[in-house]
Amino acid sequence: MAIIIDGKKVSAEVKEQVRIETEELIKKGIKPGLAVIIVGDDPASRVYVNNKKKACEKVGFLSKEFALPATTTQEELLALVNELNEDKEINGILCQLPLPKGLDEKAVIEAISPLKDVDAFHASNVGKIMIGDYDFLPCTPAGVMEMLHSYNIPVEGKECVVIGRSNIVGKPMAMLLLHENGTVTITHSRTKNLKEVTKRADILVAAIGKPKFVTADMVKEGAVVIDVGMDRDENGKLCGDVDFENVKEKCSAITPVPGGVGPMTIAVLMKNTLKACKIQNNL
Ligand SMILES: Nc1nc(=O)c2c([nH]1)NC[C@@H]1CN(c3ccc(C(=O)N[C@@H](CCC(=O)O)C(=O)O)cc3)C=[N+]21
Repeated sequence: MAIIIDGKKVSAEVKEQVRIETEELIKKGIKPGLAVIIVGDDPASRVYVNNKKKACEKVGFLSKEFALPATTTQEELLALVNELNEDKEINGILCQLPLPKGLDEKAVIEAISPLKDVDAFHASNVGKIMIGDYDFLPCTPAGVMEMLHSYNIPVEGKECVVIGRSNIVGKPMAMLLLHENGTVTITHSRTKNLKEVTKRADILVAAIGKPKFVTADMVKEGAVVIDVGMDRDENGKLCGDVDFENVKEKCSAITPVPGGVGPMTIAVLMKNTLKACKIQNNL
């Protein structure tokens, strides 16, 4: 039986650190502020945005939510981003993805000031990550690294396999594992003999977006399995990209869904917003 990595617990610890630092800033008259933009009414996005709002309250940030209708035009959305770029109360801007059809995600990401880009999606922040000289790390991959650190799981010299190559998770995840001296392989939909590759992994990160895609036969005995998925199973119940019940019998440690990577994502968002606030106040 594997160790079940408790993302809720690690997330609470990270948020507590942020809360303590925020308290000190507030004494100096500085309050970190996060703006969250949500366009349309995707129910999953709603849950995530509510969790972000709750986290802001918990750590003592100002949070402003901008819920726009699905009919919002590109011009209206960019006008809001520009307004928030100038807003002195706001240190971090997050536009919840995916956007409804017809809106240009890339243009919105590039319109957010890199100094307020707490998702680290802007090309200039992505480039900085690749060089290894960055202010912000992307929330989901950085959340995974924080979990590994918290459970003293070393990466150096380990065979790390990432399934999925999205700009938001797979690619930056591979880069962060590389920074910690893992031997990293990225696999994707065109990978041949996927199972042979995943079976080599000491650390396996699943970021595919398909419910229970990773089955026990794809996992090496004793591996660490990180599940980035937020999927729905055949009964509409929240599940991950990993067949948790079967895989947990074979691996040494595993993250559950819910209660794994998701809460960590939010904790890193809080860290990034605090950092953005400090940078913008020359602290
Ligand atoms: N610009 C942008 N930045 C993001 O960081 C971003 C995004 N867009 N779009 C969607 C994904 C997804 N995401 C999650 C956040 C919290 C949970 C979370 O709190 N999950 C809980 C509960 C989930 C539930 O109950 O449905 C858990 O896993 O335990 C999950 C997923 C952030 N994302």
